[in-house]
Parts: sequence; C-alpha cells; structure tokens
Amino acid sequence: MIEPAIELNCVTIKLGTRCVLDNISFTVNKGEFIGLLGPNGSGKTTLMRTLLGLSPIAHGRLRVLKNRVTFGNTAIGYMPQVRNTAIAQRLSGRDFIACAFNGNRLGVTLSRSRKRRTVDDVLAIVGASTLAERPFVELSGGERQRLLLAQCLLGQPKLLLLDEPLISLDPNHQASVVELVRRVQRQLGITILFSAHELNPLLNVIDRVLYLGNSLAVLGTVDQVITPSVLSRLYGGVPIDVIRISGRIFVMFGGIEIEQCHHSHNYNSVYV
Ligand SMILES: Nc1ncnc2c1ncn2[C@@H]1O[C@H](COP(=O)(O)OP(=O)(O)OP(=O)(O)O)[C@@H](O)[C@H]1O
Repeated sequence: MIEPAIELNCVTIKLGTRCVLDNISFTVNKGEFIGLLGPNGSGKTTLMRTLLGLSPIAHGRLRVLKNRVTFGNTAIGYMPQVRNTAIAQRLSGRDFIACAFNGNRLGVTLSRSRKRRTVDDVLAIVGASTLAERPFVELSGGERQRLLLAQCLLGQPKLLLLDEPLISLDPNHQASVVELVRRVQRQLGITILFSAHELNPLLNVIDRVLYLGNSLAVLGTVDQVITPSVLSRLYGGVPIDVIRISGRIFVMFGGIEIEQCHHSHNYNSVYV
C-alpha cells in the first residue's frame, strides 16, 4: 500500500519579505528516492528546513510521516549543506559520529556500550567500519560523506534529507555517494530527499524529481518534469531546451547549459 511520507497542500513559505515557495502541493510516498533540483535560491534548503521544523509555513497544510511538523523529530535524518567540520579534524571517524549523541540532537540517553554498538551499526551500514579509527582530517571528501551519512542514520530515521551531498566531489566520488545512498535506502526502506545542482548523477537512482523554481514546485518522473514547457515555467518563462545525449540530459537556455550556471553561481542571466 502506498503511504505518504511528505505531504504539502497549498503551502506557502516566506523568509522575511521573500516568498520562497508559493501555494505548492505535492506528495512524496514512503520509500521513494526523490531528486530535489532547482536553481540557486529556489528554496531547496528552505524546504528541508521547513520539514525539520526550523522554518515555519505561512499558509497551507504540511505533514511529515503523517504527523504535523515538530522540531527535533528523530524520524528525520538531515545532512546539511554547510557543515563545519573544522572541529572534527582531530577526531577519529568513530568519535566524529559519536559526537552527534552529545547535545540534544537525538533526544535520547544511551549507555556507553549501547552508543558504541549503535555507532558500529551505522558505520557498517555505510561500509565505513575501516574508517572508524582513522583521523577525520586524513579522509577524502567521499569518505567524509560516508561518515556524515552514517551520522544521519543514528536516530534510525524513516526520512533522510540530504542537502547537496555531491558538492565539491569529482564525478567518481559523486557516483559512489549516490550508489551508497541508494543501497542504504533499499536496505533500510527509507524515503530520501536528495538535493543536487545536476540531474545526471542521479538519473539512474531516483524514482521521481522535485524541481523548484520561480516560487513553484513540480514533482513527477524525469520524463514528466524535465520538459521545455515545465522548465520554462520554473525558470520564469524563458525558453528552455532539453537535450538528451547518450543517456544524459542537458537543460539549455540560449545555448548555455543551465546546470553549469548553477555550479558557477552565475545563473542570474538565465533565471529572470
Ligand atoms: N532569512 C532570510 N530572509 C530573507 N530571505 C532569505 C533568508 N534566508 C534565505 N533567504 C532567501 O531565500 C531563498 C531560498 O534560499 P535557499 O537557500 O532555500 O535556496 P537553495 O535552492 O537551497 O539555494 P542553493 O542552491 O544556492 O543552495 C534565497 O533567495 C535566499 O536568499
């Protein structure tokens, strides 16, 4: 039976005077792997923060895992885009994960041995047991992402919000992070919202794509969403071309590949 994981019904999200998302409705089903795309500033992070209860909605109805949004919901794992890992440089992989037990992040008190077992479990799930004793400072970007993902799994979440986990990784490491998330998702049967600037690394793993832009949101299969007419609406009415070559998809405006503009943070000439 299909059950909802994230339900938005006519939701409006404002930050200050800016209407980031305006009257949007969609339902993500339990167990789906959703690629969250859209230009810089389209509201990907804001949407995740709203699902976490960090940012209120102005209007509408929002349910996460069938419940109203509450701050500190351990059923949601979150990997934020900007991570201050400087503090982690001297820690071992194991201690880096274990430090998420401190503070009130999980809201539960566990014995030392139980904490250790839990950390071992999440390390095993992400295939990072061999990183447990290595200093965080020595790890590659891809290995760090593995540990960050393990940290997200500590609370046994049912929903994972991953904010641009591919940023600053080369294509090989991007592919291995995507594959890892897919494997973990299948193993644990959880729902994934995975934001990215580029669709192609996610093409083989996502069930559907949620594309934000122009304060709007469209959820559907890649074939339903990545079309000139839908994307033109999301990019404010400019003419968009969609080119498919060798199993890859390129979204173009005036001969420029839009996703490359997102990367260079030079999309203002495109996003009007
Ligand atoms: N406190 C705030 N007050 C007003 N506007 C804000 C505030 N915080 C963020 N914004 C704006 O809200 C919009 C949405 O930002 P958000 O970070 O959610 O976008 P994003 O799609 O995640 O962008 P990126 O791809 O660059 O990470 C941006 O235009 C941002 O400048």
